[in-house]
Amino acid sequence: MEQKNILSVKNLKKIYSNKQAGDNLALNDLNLDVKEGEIFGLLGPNGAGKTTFINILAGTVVKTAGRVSVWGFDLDKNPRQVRASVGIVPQEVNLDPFFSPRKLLELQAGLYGIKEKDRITDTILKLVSLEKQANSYARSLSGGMKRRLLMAKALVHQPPIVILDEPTAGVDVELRQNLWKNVKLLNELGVTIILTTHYLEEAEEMCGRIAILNKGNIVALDSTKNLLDRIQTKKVTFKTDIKININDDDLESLKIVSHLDNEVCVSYEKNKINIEELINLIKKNNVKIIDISTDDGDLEDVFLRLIKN
Ligand SMILES: Nc1ncnc2c1ncn2[C@@H]1O[C@H](COP(=O)(O)OP(=O)(O)OP(=O)(O)O)[C@@H](O)[C@H]1O
Repeated sequence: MEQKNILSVKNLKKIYSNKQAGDNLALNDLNLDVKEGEIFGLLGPNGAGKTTFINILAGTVVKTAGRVSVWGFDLDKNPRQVRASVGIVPQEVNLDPFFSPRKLLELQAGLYGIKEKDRITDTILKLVSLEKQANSYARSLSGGMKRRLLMAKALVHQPPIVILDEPTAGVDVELRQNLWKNVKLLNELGVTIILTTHYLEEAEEMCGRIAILNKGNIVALDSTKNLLDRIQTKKVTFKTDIKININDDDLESLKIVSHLDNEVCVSYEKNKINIEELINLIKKNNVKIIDISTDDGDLEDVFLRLIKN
């Protein structure tokens, strides 16, 4: 079944005008749709326009042109409903240290005008595993707990879309895994997730589809799998019983990456060489292969190639 679009962006443009510095085109005719229930990744180097895009949805930056619709609400006609449909988890930890998680969530609910009987503070605290710390000062929470509290704040008004802006920037590996688990759980509960990140590994692990933004333009928008399939170069390491004789020009596109004693690492283009040809080349003169390991490349390869182009 075709999924519905929960966010639709058409020809979105943002120019920051500055008399001294001149105009800065931050978003250039952006077009993208996010489908209900997906985890969508927005990737890009510094200055690509990710924050500008999020701030337009949050209502803190005014777009120059184009149309944005969120959950059926048009940003120009129903800005309040658009804001209410999105929960934003900011990059910076900006919590009042003297409020407890419960107090912070209650205050946030008040800001959104949610009546006491309609608040789901305890459910949210449980979801982000902060029920035990509900009444502790925010300043006494660990880094991971603070991040989870930021997520909790974004959920108070039960938005159908949650945007996480670089959720794991500067966060250690364990905490990162923990946050990923929380985001996946939220998604399983039906919340659509948009994730901006610098960490390609994070996008690869979490996102079904990815848009790569560079200097305000989308340079790729595809499923994570299709983006990974674009990688043409493969790397293989062979361990052999004796040191072999092999050169770059033995096969078209072959490159010797390293060659030490009985181990050689080569790279090649998948469409020019098939692995059997390569194995036959290595086994020439009765050389025995003891071990083979391959590296298919990752999203970083695709990203760097697109950004360079
Ligand atoms: N308030 C502003 N006034 C003028 N130019 C701005 C303003 N905010 C952002 N820009 C410019 O717009 C472009 C996009 O910036 P933006 O912060 O949206 O990128 P980003 O992808 O979020 O980068 P980062 O990952 O560094 O946060 C950059 O060239 C930036 O210098």
